[in-house]
Amino acid sequence: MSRAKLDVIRDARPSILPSLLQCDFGNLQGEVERLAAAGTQVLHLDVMDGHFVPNLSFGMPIVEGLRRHTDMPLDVHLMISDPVAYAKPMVDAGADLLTFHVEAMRGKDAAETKGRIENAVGQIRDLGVGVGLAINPSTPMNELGGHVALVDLVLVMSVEAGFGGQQFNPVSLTRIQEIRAAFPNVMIEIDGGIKASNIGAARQAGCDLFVVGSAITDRSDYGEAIVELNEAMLAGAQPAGTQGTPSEGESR
Ligand SMILES: O=C(CO)[C@H](O)[C@H](O)COP(=O)(O)O
Ligand SMILES: [Fe+2]
Repeated sequence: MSRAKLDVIRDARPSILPSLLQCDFGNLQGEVERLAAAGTQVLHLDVMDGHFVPNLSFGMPIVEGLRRHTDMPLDVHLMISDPVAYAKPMVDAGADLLTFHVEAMRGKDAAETKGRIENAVGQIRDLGVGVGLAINPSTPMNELGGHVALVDLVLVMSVEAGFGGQQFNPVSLTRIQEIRAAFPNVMIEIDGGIKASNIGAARQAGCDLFVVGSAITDRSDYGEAIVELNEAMLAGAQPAGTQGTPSEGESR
């Protein structure tokens, strides 16, 4: 665990982050090796608790097992009701960036919600890893509130969290534009239904990290899938004056 791995994620932008959600769980080591050979720099891990979302995926033992097979940064998407309770176990297992959902933090009023989010951000930061905040397409943007300035990354969901293979919701593009205009330096990640046909628009909107599950793992040749996605992503022009070029390598 380390913030140094967070810098690896920053420097990799713009970058495609394969999600392992629909890969062959009977051969995780082989899947990671295939993705690494295809040029993957960061892995996206979807943790679901069957409570916050109606699906179960995996927890710390899988994160820990993956950590033993790769040095790549592990970007862990927590779709769980109590991210604070699992933050330290996840970091001990090898997570480098923990992203939790604003929807998991709702309190009885705005003040309680704000307190919960600030507490979660603080606790994760104290563990020495990156912090991300995620929002579902059905959640009003005001629930992100003033919290973007506190985090390293905003995860704009382009499907309702819970399952791979869903259809892309274009409301995510407008949201990315809004966040990028207000926060030129925050990392913006998009997740859900990303394919070669929509990844360029996400880039153009100002996104810099692109989670892709089924459009990679449904393909027999991961390398070919990632090359196609990269080309389509880079073909999406960046919004003028808001982002550096990949070659600048600047810290944003
Ligand atoms: O967070 C997720 C689901 O909640 C996954 O990261 C996402 O669905 C990736 O899969 P796909 O690209 O097939 O949509
Ligand atoms: Fe995800």
